Amino acid sequence: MSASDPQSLLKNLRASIDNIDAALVHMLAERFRCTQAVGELKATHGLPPADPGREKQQIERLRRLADDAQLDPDFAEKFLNFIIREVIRHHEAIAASNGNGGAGETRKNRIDTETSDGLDKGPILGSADALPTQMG
Ligand SMILES: C=C(O[C@@H]1C=C(C(=O)O)C=C[C@H]1O)C(=O)O
Repeated sequence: MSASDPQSLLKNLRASIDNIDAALVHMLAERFRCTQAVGELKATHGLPPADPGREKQQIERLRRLADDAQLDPDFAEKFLNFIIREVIRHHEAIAASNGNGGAGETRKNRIDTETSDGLDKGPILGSADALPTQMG
């Protein structure tokens, strides 16, 4: 069997795919380790689990990177949204386990929302309606 026969080529390509999949798992694990810490920070300071402004920037950036790398930007966006949804679910679970779901706790744990004109913008925590069913 030579290195250019179909079975050898397939075997070589699959070895690379396995390496890439392993790298993806390690990168995702590292990303979730960071987002877990962000979730704990947010829960401690009464910040909402999701940040749509930050997500918009990330999606715009990732779409540009995907385009440059000849990857479908729509796929890149869907992939990032899939991950972010899971992260927000974790953040909601952390907030709930910190007791940030109820109105009383919301007031106690939130960051200062009073504006310079003395008006209070009100609680900034996310809604407790969509509590997660599972923590990762
Ligand atoms: C990690 C954060 O929390 C959420 C998850 C994000 C992510 O997974 O990249 C981005 C924004 C937030 O909706 C954050 O605010 O940075």
